[in-house]
Amino acid sequence: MKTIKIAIQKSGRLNEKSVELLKNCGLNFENYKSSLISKVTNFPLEILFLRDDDIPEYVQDGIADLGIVGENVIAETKVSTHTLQKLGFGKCTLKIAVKKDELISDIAELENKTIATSYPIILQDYLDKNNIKANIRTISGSVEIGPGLGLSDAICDIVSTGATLKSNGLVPFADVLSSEAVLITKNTNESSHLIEELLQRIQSVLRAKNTKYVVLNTHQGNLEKIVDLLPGVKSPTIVPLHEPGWLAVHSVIQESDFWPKINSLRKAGAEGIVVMPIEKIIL
Ligand SMILES: Nc1ncnc2c1ncn2[C@@H]1O[C@H](COP(=O)(O)OP(=O)(O)OP(=O)(O)O)[C@@H](O)[C@H]1O
Ligand SMILES: O=P(O)(O)OC[C@H]1O[C@H](OP(=O)(O)OP(=O)(O)O)[C@H](O)[C@@H]1O
Ligand SMILES: [Mg+2]
Repeated sequence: MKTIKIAIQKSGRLNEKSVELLKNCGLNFENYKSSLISKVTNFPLEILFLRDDDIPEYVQDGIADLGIVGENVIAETKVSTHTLQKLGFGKCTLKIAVKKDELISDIAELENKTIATSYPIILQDYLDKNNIKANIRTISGSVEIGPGLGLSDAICDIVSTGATLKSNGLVPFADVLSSEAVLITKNTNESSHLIEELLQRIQSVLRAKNTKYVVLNTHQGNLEKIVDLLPGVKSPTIVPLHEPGWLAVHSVIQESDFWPKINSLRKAGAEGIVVMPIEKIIL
């Protein structure tokens, strides 16, 4: 039987969430130890544990059928792959930052300045688009240390909480690229049913993650108002309570709508509202 391969990060920012996503898809496998390849025991899939920089090329060349990697890495490696699904983790922004006492507020002021980065290709594209000539100094890590050591006038690096910039006395002033982890495949029109099946499992896990299951009780007279607030996947399930005239309404709600809707539901006559996590939603 055919087996497909997925490449994920061996260790680092995306490893844990990538493993968790695959486990939530019902896949059983040993997590990476010394072996850099792991066989899934209940699906024809092998997991390759790689440095993230190598993942786009492995997928482009067909060595791995799928990969999980940050959009920033794909942009930097300039390979051609197809994004099947944004995964909602590893969210960060590539930003340009300067020392906080440096009075740069416009990107035109970067002209002839030196910018340290681990993302020279993305940065060069950005500078070209903005007609700026600057010197790019490529370093492989700890970029934020650059301006403090006099190595560069500015930096271009990944920012998430902003804590690393802050602790190095830097302030961001331009966003270059937003990124999150994505599921990629080879850039071709062909797909296999195994890729499709795994994609469907991943999508059902992601859908469930942003959605909650709600059960509430209400008097029959309030039902229409409540159903308007809780449309559900198709429509809510209504179950009679033992108490005459009372009903239980079962539905799903988007996590982001949760608090505003709970308040509106109470005003509309909902009582005993129970909210539960959902594991998967298969459409
Ligand atoms: N602070 C952060 N918050 C959220 N996501 C991040 C953050 N830093 C990096 N990322 C995302 O996670 C990816 C992996 O980051 P990590 O720091 O583990 O990379 P790395 O050191 O290059 O790892 P590797 O050893 O695999 O080459 C980045 O390419 C980016 O997409
Ligand atoms: O805005 P923050 O939340 O502080 O995150 C930003 C930092 O995270 C990343 O480094 P990481 O900690 O992954 O270490 P690395 O340089 O070894 O990759 C990135 O290179 C920044 O330095
Ligand atoms: Mg890397």
